Amino acid sequence: MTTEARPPLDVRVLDGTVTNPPTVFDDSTLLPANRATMSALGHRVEGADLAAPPVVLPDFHHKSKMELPSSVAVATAGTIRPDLTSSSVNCGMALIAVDSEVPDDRAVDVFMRAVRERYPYPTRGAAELSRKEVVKAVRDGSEFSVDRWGAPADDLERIEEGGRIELERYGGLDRLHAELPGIAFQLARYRFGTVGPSNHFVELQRVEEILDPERAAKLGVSQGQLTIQYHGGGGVFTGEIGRLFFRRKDYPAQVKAVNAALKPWFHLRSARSFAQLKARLSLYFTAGCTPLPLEGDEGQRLMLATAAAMNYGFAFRTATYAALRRIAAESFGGAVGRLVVDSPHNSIYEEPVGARTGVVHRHNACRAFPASMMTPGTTFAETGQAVLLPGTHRTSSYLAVAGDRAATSLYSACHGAGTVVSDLVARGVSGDDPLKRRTRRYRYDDGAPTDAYHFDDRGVNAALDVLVRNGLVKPVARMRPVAVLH
Ligand SMILES: Nc1nc2c(ncn2[C@@H]2O[C@H](COP(=O)(O)O)[C@@H](O)[C@H]2O)c(=O)[nH]1
Ligand SMILES: [Mn+2]
Repeated sequence: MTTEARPPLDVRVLDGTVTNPPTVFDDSTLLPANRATMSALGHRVEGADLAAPPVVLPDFHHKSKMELPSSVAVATAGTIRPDLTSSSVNCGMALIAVDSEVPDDRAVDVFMRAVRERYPYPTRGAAELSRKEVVKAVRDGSEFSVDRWGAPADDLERIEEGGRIELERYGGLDRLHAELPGIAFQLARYRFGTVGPSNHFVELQRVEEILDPERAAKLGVSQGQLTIQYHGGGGVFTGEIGRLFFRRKDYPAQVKAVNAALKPWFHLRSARSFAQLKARLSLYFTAGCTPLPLEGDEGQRLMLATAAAMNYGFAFRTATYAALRRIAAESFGGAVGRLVVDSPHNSIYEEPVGARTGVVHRHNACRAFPASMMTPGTTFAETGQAVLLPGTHRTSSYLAVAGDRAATSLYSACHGAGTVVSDLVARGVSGDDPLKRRTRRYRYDDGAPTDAYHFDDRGVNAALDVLVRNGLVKPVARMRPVAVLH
C-alpha cells in the first residue's frame, strides 16, 4: 500500500459544457474516468433536480444492460429516480471474520461443497420461505433472518440501517400488501439467500496486513485470520419491484412474463380514481422513467416499494450470513464467525446532503458514513462505517472505514475495483504476482478446483489510493484470497 506519501488528488471537473458537471474522483494519469461514460452519466441526469453534483468514483464503467454507469452516487433534492440505481436494489457485499487461521485444502473442500449443497446453482426449485415469511422479511428485514435462521442479533449493528427500514413512514406494509398481488409474494419464496456464479461470489481470505490496528481490533479483524467475503442479493422480490416502475434495459423474459400480470394489477387495479389511472398509465406504461416527487402520493408509494425491497434484500443477505457462519463452524472445527460489515451497493435513501436532506441514489457504490453519523453505542460510531473494497479473486481486497472527507463524495465509495484491475493488466501496468500465489477456484459443479494465479495488487491499490488520498476512506486491513466459489 502506497497511499501515505503522495499529496491529495484534485477533484476534477471534466466537462465544462454540461449543465451539472460531476465531481470526479479518479487519477488523471493512472486511471482517468472514461469520457464516453461521463457523457452517458451527463445525459442520464440532465434536467434532474440535483442537490449536489453527481459523484464519480474509481471503477467507473458502464454495463450495457444498465441505464446508469457503475460507481456513481447521485443526490436529488426532492424526486426519486429509480433509473439512478440498479434494477434490483440491495445487491451488496459482506465480510465475516472467523476465529480461525486459514484451514487446509481438505477443510476448504468441505466448506465449498457444503455451500454448494445449501445454495446449489441452478437452484433446485424448492421454496425457502412460506408466503407469510416473505411478508415478514419485507417488513422486518434482517430481524426476520435472526428469528428464522439464527443470525446473531448483536451483529445487526454491522448492517446498514441495522438491516431494516421502517415502512410506516412511507405508508406501511399494509398498503403494499393490499396493492401488490399475491403472486409477487409467492415468487419471492424462491432462491432466498442464494449466492450463485458470475459476479457474485463466496471467497475465503487470509488477513495479510493490518493497516490500522486500533480500528481493526474494534472491528474484530486480526493478522493471519480467516475471513469470508461474499457478494449477493437482493433476490426475487427486489427484482420484481425494480421492474414495476419503468421498462428496464435489463428485463429477463421470465420477469417480463410475470410483470405482464403484476404491473397492471399493481398500478391500475389499485388506482382510486380515473385521473389516477390515467396518470399511472402515463407514468409507468410509456417509455422512459419519470422522476416522482418525494412528497407526492406516487413518490411515497415508490419509496415504500423500494424500502420493502431493501428490507427483503437485508433479510436475504442476513440469511446467507447465517448459513455461511454455520457452514464455517461445521467445516473448520467449530470456528465462530462474526459479521464485520454488510453493505448494500444499490440503494435509494433520504440522507443529509449539505445542510438539507436529499434523495441519494447509489449505483454500484456503497455508503461511507463517518463515526458521527452512526448510531451511538455501536462499533461503527467509534470507527466510522466499514467499507469493503474488493479487488478480484486474483488480487487482494481491502477493508476500510469512512474517511474524514466522505461528505465530498456524498458519503460514498466504489463497491469494487474489478475493471481497474483488468484495465491495468490489459495495459501492462499490472502483471503476475511475483510470488506466484494462487486461489483455489471452485465452480457450481462437482469438478475439482482449479488454480487461479494472482496478479500483483497495483489495480486494487490504485483504486484505494484515489479513495484514501481524497479522504473518502481510511484503510484498515488487506485480505488475500485463498479460495473462491463463483
Ligand atoms: N474478492 C473478489 N472480488 C470480486 C470477485 N468477483 C468480483 N469481485 C469484485 O466485486 C466487484 C463488483 O462486481 P460487479 O460485477 O457487481 O461490478 C468487482 O468490481 C470486483 O472488484 C471475486 O471473485 N473475489
Ligand atoms: Mn452487486
